[in-house]
Amino acid sequence: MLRWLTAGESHGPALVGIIEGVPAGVELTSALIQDALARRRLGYGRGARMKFEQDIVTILGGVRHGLTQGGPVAIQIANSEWPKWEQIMSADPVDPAELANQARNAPLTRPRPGHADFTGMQKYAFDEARPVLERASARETATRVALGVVAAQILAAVGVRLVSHTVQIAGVASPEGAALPVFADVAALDADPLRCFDTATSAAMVAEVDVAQKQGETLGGVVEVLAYGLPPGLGSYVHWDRRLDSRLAGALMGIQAIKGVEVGDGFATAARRGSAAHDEIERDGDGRIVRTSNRAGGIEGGMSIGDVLRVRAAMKPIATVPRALKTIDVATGEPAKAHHQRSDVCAVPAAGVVAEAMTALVLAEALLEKFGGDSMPETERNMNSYLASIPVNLDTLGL
Ligand SMILES: Cc1cc2nc3c(=O)[nH]c(=O)nc-3n(C[C@H](O)[C@H](O)[C@H](O)COP(=O)(O)O)c2cc1C
Ligand SMILES: C=C(O[C@@H]1CC(C(=O)O)=C[C@@H](OP(=O)(O)O)[C@H]1O)C(=O)O
Repeated sequence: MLRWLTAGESHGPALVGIIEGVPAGVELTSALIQDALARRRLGYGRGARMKFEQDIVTILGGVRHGLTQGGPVAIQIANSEWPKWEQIMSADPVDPAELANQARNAPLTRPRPGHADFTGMQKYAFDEARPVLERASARETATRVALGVVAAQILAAVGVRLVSHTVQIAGVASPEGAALPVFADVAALDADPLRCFDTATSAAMVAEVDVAQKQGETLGGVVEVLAYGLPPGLGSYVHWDRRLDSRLAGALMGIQAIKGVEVGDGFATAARRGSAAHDEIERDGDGRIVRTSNRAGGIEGGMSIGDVLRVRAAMKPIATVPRALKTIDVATGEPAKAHHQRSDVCAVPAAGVVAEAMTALVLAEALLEKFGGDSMPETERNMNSYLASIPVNLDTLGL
């Protein structure tokens, strides 16, 4: 069983992630994690923090000489700004007089609509939003991306590769039916300002972000994650919480600011007739059993079908809107404008990298659930033996 947890605050000393149930023999280095975190910092429209954040990684346990050892893997990511926040975010009590001297510590009593501030104060009995936003912040997604590297390495060992890209920023979307990027396109996607595969659309997205920034606005969008090389049969139809689509939806919806998830053609399928909605099965010229399309996005009956997995996540506009929204100052009870220090104008490209990590975690969990294995070679042997046992008239892989 693969399980994982994250801890840490946005302006604390560091974030920590632990993942347990990782087979021995998975290739993992600090450099791999550092590279993934650099990808998450990318994207046109991100705020000041991403310009100086270094995301310094320390692997604290579970890995020796570049290979996992079978024990829990613990990863620490330092917050580069910690020296500035050392007193305000100190775990141990601090002299209140010292705190009162710092403007940064002024109580945040004007909760932002769309963020966790207001209800977080109600729920955890805080009189200001600082302790709420520290943990609600998507800074935490750095840890998910780090843990996602472990998952992606498990998947890569059995030939499964993930790709994420931006398909929409506000009202600007990639053309319908455009070619899907493959793993070899990842470097080009990371080099694009918005991680968009279509150059003309990307330029229009940049212009959209520029306009929003000038107007004191923020933007959302849609990201897509693709997984290539999945075997058929991950997840199951036998119970709702074993369905791969249900688990992916939960994982993607669990990312801060994600408000919609789609598997395959998703909502568009609802408008189609049955004969135009599904993926027919036939033999190709070489006699192999194939699908004529992939509208389902690689999942039927809650199981991977062995075709490309395709999921999308819709992100709402950033809640910290520079032309601040109406709120109530909870210190006075009077109408006010929501607090705004610094924030992203658009973080959709980063959300794509996070969605890729969450997808990798779900897929690696489902893979290990089906094939088990205390070492990666054992997992691989188990998977190959299952694939080889599929009868010829059910074999879509040509084995
Ligand atoms: C990568 C990423 C970066 C984000 N950056 C910001 C930000 O700078 N300012 C902000 O207000 N919200 C930001 N958010 C969104 C908030 O974290 C999120 O809206 C908040 O936690 C409330 O959760 P909810 O939107 O799911 O209701 C970001 C989200 C992601 C995924
Ligand atoms: C720090 C990250 O994103 C942060 C997510 C975030 C939020 O409210 O979600 C608010 C901002 O934090 P700050 O006020 O410290 O600049 C973003 O920068 C990150 O992605 O690493």
